[in-house]
Amino acid sequence: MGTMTTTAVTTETPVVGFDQVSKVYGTVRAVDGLSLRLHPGETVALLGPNGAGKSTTLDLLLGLKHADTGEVRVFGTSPREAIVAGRVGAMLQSGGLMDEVTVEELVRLACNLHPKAYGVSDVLARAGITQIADRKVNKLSGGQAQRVRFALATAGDSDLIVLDEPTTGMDVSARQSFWATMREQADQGRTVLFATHYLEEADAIADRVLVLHRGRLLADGTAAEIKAKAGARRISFDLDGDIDETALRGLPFLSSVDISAQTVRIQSTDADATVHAVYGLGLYPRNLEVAGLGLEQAFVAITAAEEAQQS
Ligand SMILES: Nc1ncnc2c1ncn2[C@@H]1O[C@H](COP(=O)(O)OP(=O)(O)OP(=O)(O)O)[C@@H](O)[C@H]1O
Repeated sequence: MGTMTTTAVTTETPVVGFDQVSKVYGTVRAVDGLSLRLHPGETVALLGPNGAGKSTTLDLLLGLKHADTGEVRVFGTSPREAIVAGRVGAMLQSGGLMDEVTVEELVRLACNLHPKAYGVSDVLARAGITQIADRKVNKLSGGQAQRVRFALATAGDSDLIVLDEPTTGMDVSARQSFWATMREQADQGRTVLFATHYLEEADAIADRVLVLHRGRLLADGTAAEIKAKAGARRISFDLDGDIDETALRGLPFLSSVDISAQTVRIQSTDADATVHAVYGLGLYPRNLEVAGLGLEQAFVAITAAEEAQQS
């Protein structure tokens, strides 16, 4: 019995496609020739120092701003079409919430506007704001307002959820439950894209990390890949007696040295060679530890290297 086999030639439409996109404000290139593809089910963190172009990128993706050059596609259509079709839910950084309406009224409005809306009470419950449903929106604390914004972003069944610094102002437990909810969304096959300054969140939650700097993509990979890209490793040890700081600063492959009391902390691009040279100085390091960089340090190393190259 012959079985028909068909070779599936799936040219998967990316969830988001940026093709050589630039956005200029006067003399500032907020986004500079950015090309990017996001795929279904990915949880993607967008990192970058202040002014790197994160918000502008999200605004372009949501059709709130238009590219000067290049093309932005969302599910193969224009951002506007994708939003009108209810495929995108968004939570913006400072999106003003309407005054003088209650939380429930506002959520109801968002549900009415969404082509694939969930029930209002479900949306309130998922965002953890059932208790404050009758509160006026302009009477909320910062963290509560963030939860309401989150409710608006998840008022319906969207395939892509875009979040600009979603957990700013949330306390630890609000943050944890927020990310638990976001994970559920991703597990159901949705794509989640979030901009953040909390690198530990990116490390814990994202399966892909984008590092933006001056509107350009400096790194794109898993958190582990980004850490590896930064190249450096951390070395720490204790020394007895007087510490010869000059000798330590002359060690090979250093990117930084920090000496406090008897503890030496070094960042090195070749940890083996550096440690070898420490012994070469005739020193006897105690409690020697060599570790990879955290995402935060990797991020600082990558963006600092780029700054140095440009200046
Ligand atoms: N409406 C605007 N007019 C002029 N310049 C702007 C405007 N919006 C953004 N910019 C500039 O574009 C660059 C990118 O800004 P953007 O807000 O996208 O960065 P960001 O990465 O989101 O920063 P942050 O982490 O501080 O929120 C910055 O230099 C900013 O000053």
